[in-house]
Amino acid sequence: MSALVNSFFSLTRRSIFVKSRHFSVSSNSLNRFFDVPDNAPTLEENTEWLNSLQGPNKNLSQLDDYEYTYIVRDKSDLEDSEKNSEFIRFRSKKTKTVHTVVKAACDEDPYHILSIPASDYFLSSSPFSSLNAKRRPKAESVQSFSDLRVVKLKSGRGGDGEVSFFRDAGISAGPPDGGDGGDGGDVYVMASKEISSLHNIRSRYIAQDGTKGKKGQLDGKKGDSVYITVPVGTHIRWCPDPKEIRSLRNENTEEMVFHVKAVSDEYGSLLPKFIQLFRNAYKIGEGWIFKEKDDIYHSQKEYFTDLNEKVKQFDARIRETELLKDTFPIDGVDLGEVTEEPLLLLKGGKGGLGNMHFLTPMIRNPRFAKMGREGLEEHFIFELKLLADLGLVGLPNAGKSTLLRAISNAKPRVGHWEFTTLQPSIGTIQIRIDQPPFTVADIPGIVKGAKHNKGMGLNFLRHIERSGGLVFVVSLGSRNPVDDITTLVDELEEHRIEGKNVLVVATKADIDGSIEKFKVLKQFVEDRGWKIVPCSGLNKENIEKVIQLMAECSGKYI
Ligand SMILES: Nc1nc2c(ncn2[C@@H]2O[C@H](COP(=O)(O)OP(=O)(O)OP(=O)(O)O)[C@@H](O)[C@H]2O)c(=O)[nH]1
Ligand SMILES: [Mg+2]
Repeated sequence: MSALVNSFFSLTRRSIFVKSRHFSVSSNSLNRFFDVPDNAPTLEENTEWLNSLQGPNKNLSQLDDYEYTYIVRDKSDLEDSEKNSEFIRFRSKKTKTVHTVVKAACDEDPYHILSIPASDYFLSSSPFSSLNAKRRPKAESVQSFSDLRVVKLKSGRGGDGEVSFFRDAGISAGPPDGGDGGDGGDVYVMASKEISSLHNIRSRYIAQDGTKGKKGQLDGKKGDSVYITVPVGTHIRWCPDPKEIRSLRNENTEEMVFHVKAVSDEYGSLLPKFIQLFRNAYKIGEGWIFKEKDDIYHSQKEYFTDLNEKVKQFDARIRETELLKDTFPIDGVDLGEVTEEPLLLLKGGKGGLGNMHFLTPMIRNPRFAKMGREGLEEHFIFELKLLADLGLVGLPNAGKSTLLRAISNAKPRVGHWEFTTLQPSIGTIQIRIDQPPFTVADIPGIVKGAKHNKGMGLNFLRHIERSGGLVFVVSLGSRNPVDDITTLVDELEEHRIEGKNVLVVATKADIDGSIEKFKVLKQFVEDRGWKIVPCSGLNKENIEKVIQLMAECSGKYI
């Protein structure tokens, strides 16, 4: 059965309705050679189908807007009207990025234009590859952990429809019996607890193309889909071509923006929700495959141009469905839990119609069929964000890893050099047998200037982005603990702290002179309305109190 013709869509966003059609298909293909096949659509069925396609005259050219998903613009080149402050700006709750709509959708143009700063895509994986070589051997191996991958994904192209005619003893040219092409394979993603890093994710995945239709009304095979397994906690977002991002980065310009076509989830809404993706497939009314006589010959024939006018409506419906499905949330997709079903990222192209559908009273020998539709080819950023209830934030060497060892079963590496921790680790703390445990993430240290990419930068903060609470770890062995916490707060910036519970753990309390320093620090911290607790991670002193306050800070037991 031709899935293509049979498709039944009930779509709300642009309210398109395609009638379901049924062509009977015989499963008894062995007999085909001897009988005139009864599973091809009959002449009457074809006529009825083609007539049903004539709907209200749609603006077909609007559907043919293949120009681009995005373009790169220099802010200084923008029209004054585009710089106007009246544009809609909104901050995404999830990603905290500010989006600007520079042009809202209207009747003539169904797309919003969203302006995204190029710097939003200047990302790198946490492992600190630029660490100086002397230090690196001491540091943890960074080979086996990766929390960021840019991947290129491609869904399969649909197979072409077949042009063929039934042949048998005594029948040299029977009715058309070319089957439809198979659909291209899709690209799916699944989240699993079995893996904990993105380092095995390849840089490209390509789904298989659908195969061509065959004679005897046989449809082509659907291309194999690709299933990508990522760890739970992976966040996926669409991104422009990384080559373009890299070249902008080389120019070192912060002034560049991507203008991305986007759509809302309901008609008339001003807030875009999805990025519109485009497939580079044939335009409405094109995509014919001719056997023997060419397109010039056919375009002069009235029977063909009449047919094509009707088939254009069919193309338009496929196209509308593609546009509806070929979108991706602007904020990306969060795979925070094990996926029950694979999640579709890119849909494969539809297979083309075989010539059996074009038998009409006017056309007895349709020597043409339709091509398959192209797949989608897009880049995505896969970002692993570990899920912990609390994140430990502190300067290098503050004693974060020692603290995590003291409070939990986790065994992060401890060392007296800076940047011992190069990859995040998570400890689990069971406070009472009848309550769920809470988790704490130990991440690399933050230095002054981290927000400008000093030290290990701030990229690894992605791992504590979603935690309920922040724990600032400050060493009382430091010269001036108040300076240290001020640095941390400055580097994190208010928006990363706001809305979170904050606890300050003053560690290394066993060191001489720590009492005086603690008093000053306590005053500073309490003025901000935060709680503070002293301890020694090394000697495991006051650890019970630390655990109790951390449990509170996690917000999990209230
Ligand atoms: N005296 C004393 N030393 C400590 C204490 N906690 C940690 N240290 C020492 O401080 C040094 C750094 O400890 P780590 O736990 O590796 O510090 P970190 O904050 O994880 O450091 P990075 O991972 O490099 O950011 C080590 O030499 C520890 O032995 C403590 O409570 N008292
Ligand atoms: Mg550490």
